[in-house]
Amino acid sequence: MRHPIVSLVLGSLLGRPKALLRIGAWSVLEAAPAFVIGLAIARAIEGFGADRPGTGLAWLAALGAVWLLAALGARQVVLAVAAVVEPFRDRLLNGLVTGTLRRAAATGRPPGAAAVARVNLQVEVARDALAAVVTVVRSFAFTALSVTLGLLTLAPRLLPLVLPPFLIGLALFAASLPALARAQRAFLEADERTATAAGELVGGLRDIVSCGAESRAGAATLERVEEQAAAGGALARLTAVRTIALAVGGWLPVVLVLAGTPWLARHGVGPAVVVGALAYLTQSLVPAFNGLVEGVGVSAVRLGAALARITETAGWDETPAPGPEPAPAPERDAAPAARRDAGTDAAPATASASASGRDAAPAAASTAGPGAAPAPAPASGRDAAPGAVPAAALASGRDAAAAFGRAGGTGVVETDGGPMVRLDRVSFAYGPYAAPVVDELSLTVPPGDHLAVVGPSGIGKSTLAALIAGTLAPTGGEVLVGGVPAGRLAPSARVLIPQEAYVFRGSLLENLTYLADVPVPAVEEAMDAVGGAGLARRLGGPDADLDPRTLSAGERQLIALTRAYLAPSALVILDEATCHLDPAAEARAEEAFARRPGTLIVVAHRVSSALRARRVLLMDGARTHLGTHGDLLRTAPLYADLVGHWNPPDRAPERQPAP
Ligand SMILES: Nc1ncnc2c1ncn2[C@@H]1O[C@H](COP(=O)(O)OP(=O)(O)OP(=O)(O)O)[C@@H](O)[C@H]1O
Repeated sequence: MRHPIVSLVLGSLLGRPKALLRIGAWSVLEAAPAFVIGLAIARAIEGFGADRPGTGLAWLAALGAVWLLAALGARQVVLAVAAVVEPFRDRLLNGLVTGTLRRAAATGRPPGAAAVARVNLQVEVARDALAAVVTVVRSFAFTALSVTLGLLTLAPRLLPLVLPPFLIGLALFAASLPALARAQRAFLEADERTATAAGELVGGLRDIVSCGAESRAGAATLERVEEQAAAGGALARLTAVRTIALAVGGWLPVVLVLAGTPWLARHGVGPAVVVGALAYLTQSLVPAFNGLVEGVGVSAVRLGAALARITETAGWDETPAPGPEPAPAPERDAAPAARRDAGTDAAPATASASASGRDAAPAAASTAGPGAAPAPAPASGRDAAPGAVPAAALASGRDAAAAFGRAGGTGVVETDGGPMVRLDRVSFAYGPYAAPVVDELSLTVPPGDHLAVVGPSGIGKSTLAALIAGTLAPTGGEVLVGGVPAGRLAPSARVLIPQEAYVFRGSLLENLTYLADVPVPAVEEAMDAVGGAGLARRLGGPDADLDPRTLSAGERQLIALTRAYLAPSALVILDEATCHLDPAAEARAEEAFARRPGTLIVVAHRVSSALRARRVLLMDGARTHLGTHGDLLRTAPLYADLVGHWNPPDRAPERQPAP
């Protein structure tokens, strides 16, 4: 049973006999110089030697005319090859598009544009490679035939010197082809594996270092590199076989003809004929052989690799179907993000334009107990601009404004107490077809403000937090933090703490100073301020080794909160970062952040968070409301509702983190 791709290639070539005939006919014209060159040179030399310059010149003129005709033939060959190759390309593309649409219909997901673009690229590669293979093989065959006929016409005695080595070289090359294709593919795969391993290594560097797994990770990557080196060595050895084939098939005949001159002379083959034979060999046969070795060696392997990829992507299996009728198959290439989009488009939450900082009435921040939470990716104090000031120093009250001024290396225009956050008609949707989660929201958070964001579940609070942190880019409008677009903020300019706390294997100190290099006393001070001093003692102090699996969610939050507290960031965004803490612990942590110089935005998990904030932003889908807790209680029924839910009379106390 023939592989569908083989059927497709053969079908495209043999299914158009007229085009093949045209290719053949024009190829005869294109190869005419290969037949005439030796003959014309030999006869011209004989003419000049016999004092008949007219004859010599006539042969040279004939050779020139044949070259001109050959140029016309070459042009027509290109068109004839295109007539075969373009339908091949169309059939490939048709099959792929059909397959992609079928999968989309079967899975209900829109086709991944990136995957389709990649496949299209592979189709172009396959088309070009097939054209190159057809051109090169055809040119070699017609040239070899023309040279053989030319030698036969010139002097049949030449053939025993030329044909045997030529055929041996050709056989050697043909025999090396399958191994060459395998070696080339093995090398490409090894190359991809090395790139993947290196990419994963770089992506996980922090975890690797924190787990002390440098040598193990290094050894694993080195293994991939060594595999690739071995594959490269095997490929180089096979490439050497190619060179030997060319030497035997192309150049050995030249040596044999030269060495056989006395023998040829004894059989009446004069020097002019020998020169003509050498012209055949060096001007026609060797270049054609070289073209075959290079062209097929490279293009056929490219063709094979591209077709293999296309087969995979299209889901064409090994079974019959000698055409591009792909069977539905899971889309391998679809970007994970696209899947996520498709899977979670559901909730049409909206926040509209009403909120604005203009009407803000800053009120005093209130207080309460401790808390704990996650510190995710965006901020990295290790990358912090030199001169960035640890928050412990800021929070301990030492010239906060000056300190933020020094932290200005982050690219944020600092003002006393933190950057201003400005949203100007900001919209965001998770996919091109999804309803916007944030819709034309305008909002101003003054420098040093403490804002609580509240709203029903799924309304877009986390999305808003991510937009302000710059980890999501708005689909409309602009988010400015201290005058800088949020997406261009330096990593240390802000810290966003989500619900899920990130704690890695390593010491407590390493976990806490991950975003800022600060001395142990400042770390202890911060741990105490945030409410984690008891936890630090219980764990065994700053040098204690942490196993994240043995920590409760609240303990992990406390560690992440302290880490963020120590970060040199003038803007802190807590996205339900205290949700696993009991109310007292949450209050203590939030109070610490409220005292810390800078702008603070808290996605509230409890009403107490809103009570502590100077202002509250209520997201309710159709509109947003901004004001103090009291304002909103009076003006927004939804807010009153939420407050009612937050404070049910019989609410059970939540689990306390370790003191
Ligand atoms: N990566 C995503 N892809 C697609 N949709 C998403 C994605 N993240 C969130 N959503 C959707 O966007 C909407 C807003 O989500 P978001 O997490 O911002 O709401 P929230 O108010 O923070 O919710 P909660 O209070 O439950 O955490 C939801 O409908 C959610 O399903």
